[in-house]
Amino acid sequence: MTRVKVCGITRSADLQTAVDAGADAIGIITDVPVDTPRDVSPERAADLVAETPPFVTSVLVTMPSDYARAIELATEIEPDAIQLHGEIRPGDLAYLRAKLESRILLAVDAEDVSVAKQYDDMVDGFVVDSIGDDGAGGTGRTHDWERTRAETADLESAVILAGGLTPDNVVEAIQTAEPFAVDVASGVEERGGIKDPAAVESFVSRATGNAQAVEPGP
Ligand SMILES: O=C(O)c1ccccc1N[C@@H]1O[C@H](COP(=O)(O)O)[C@@H](O)[C@H]1O
Repeated sequence: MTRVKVCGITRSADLQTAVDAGADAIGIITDVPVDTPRDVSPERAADLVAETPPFVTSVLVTMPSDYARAIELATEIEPDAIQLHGEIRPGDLAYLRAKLESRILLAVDAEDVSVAKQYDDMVDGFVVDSIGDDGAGGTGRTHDWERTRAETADLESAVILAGGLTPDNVVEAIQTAEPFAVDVASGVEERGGIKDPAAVESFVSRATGNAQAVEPGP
């Protein structure tokens, strides 16, 4: 079954909505040098991580200036996983791997997935996203899912499909790209940084197959 991450949670109510809908992971964005309504302070991020119940993975999404800042944030916020965006050297990633207790997810641009190979034994997963020029996600743009499937097929690490996913396109995206998990931020919002509960529920149930009609029994 495809796993689901609901990203860009800024409020406790939206965290509860995602958990109630059956999300496997929630994403909290902090310390990103881009203008996004989904960015919260490190203190707020720590509170939301602490509110995340057992059996749901808390993911801290960030674009650290250097590896020391990533360690600082992970130590302060204590997420289950950290999702790194922006330029990161293989040596720095290997250092983070050795230092951090959190799982590591690395965001890679769907336009250049080939870079992932060199990081494959240093991360737990790749978030394949439609990355903007600034290195950030949350663009609301889809990419070529068929190409993503072909270019990620040889990777050992989990592939998390992101970029412009919505309740309307998530089933086709999963069938085409065959990812381990899907990741959504803007596609389930009522407005910037605020989730639409009906859209979150619809996204999770369609992505996990629970929205499909059950065949009548004999
Ligand atoms: O969502 C953001 O604003 C963001 C900012 C900086 C780094 C990552 C960000 N979001 C990530 O991008 C994916 C896809 O977003 P969308 O569904 O296309 O809106 C999101 O799930 C986050 O992992």
